[in-house]
Amino acid sequence: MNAMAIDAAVHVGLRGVTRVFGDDPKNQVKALGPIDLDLRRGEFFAVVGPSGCGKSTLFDIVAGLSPATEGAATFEGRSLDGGDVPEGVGVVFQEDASFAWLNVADNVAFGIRRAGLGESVIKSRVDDTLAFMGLKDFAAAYPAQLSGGMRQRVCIARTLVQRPRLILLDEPFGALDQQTRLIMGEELLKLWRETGATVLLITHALDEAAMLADRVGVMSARPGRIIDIVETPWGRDRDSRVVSDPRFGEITARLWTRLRSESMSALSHKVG
Ligand SMILES: Nc1ncnc2c1ncn2[C@@H]1O[C@H](COP(=O)(O)OP(=O)(O)OP(=O)(O)O)[C@@H](O)[C@H]1O
Repeated sequence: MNAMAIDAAVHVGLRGVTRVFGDDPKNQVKALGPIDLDLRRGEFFAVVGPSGCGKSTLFDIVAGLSPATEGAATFEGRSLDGGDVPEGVGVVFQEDASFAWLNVADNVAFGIRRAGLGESVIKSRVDDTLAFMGLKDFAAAYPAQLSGGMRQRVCIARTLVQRPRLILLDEPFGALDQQTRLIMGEELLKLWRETGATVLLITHALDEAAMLADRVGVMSARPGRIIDIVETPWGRDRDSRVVSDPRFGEITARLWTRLRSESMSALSHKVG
């Protein structure tokens, strides 16, 4: 079999993926890789790594928003070439990306309206999604009237309404306080369980990764490679109470041990 071939059961496959920015050889930035990684269908995978190691670059390649410079990246066996987000992939970005001028229902409907679905299908999908995300009573509210946590819930609802088979989240809770992050994490776990989607979460927060993911990939300093993959023992029905399990401390300690020298190296590159 071709060494680059990817098993059809693998949801996302990355083989020897690198990303270099810049055409001028003297001013190129090698941002990523090489990365070899398989995301299994239905798993929750988190990626942690030092600042600037290429996490968002990796995210953009898996989202189909940016091409790999070398190697092969596939979603459901089809090549991710950086042209656009493929059908079946839903993306939740770092920043609060709700539209201030649309109410919650119209924010959630936005993506599927553009896809040209009929109004009755749109309405029923939006209603289901609002109910699922606990936003039913806020359908007519505008983002400025909502808390940060509620606004991020709207952003997740906008992705979920598209019924993605792969959900990608880049630091989705970064701007929220700790308690809200824990609650949003539980909601994300519920969403993952009930939709059966594969989830890829990029996060700075080791505790968030350890609580939410089935497996946590640790990246090296730039150019980011996967230097460790840590499996968590929680099972599908986990929630934020895993933080008080003694194994939780062991997992976050292992993640930090792997990350510590990489983070220092990333920092010394910044100041040096
Ligand atoms: N379009 C671009 N052109 C040139 N360099 C880029 C571009 N995008 C990213 N980079 C560089 O690639 C490297 C990786 O960036 P990336 O944003 O992927 O890292 P990150 O791990 O997501 O960072 P952070 O932890 O700060 O969010 C950085 O050095 C960044 O400056």
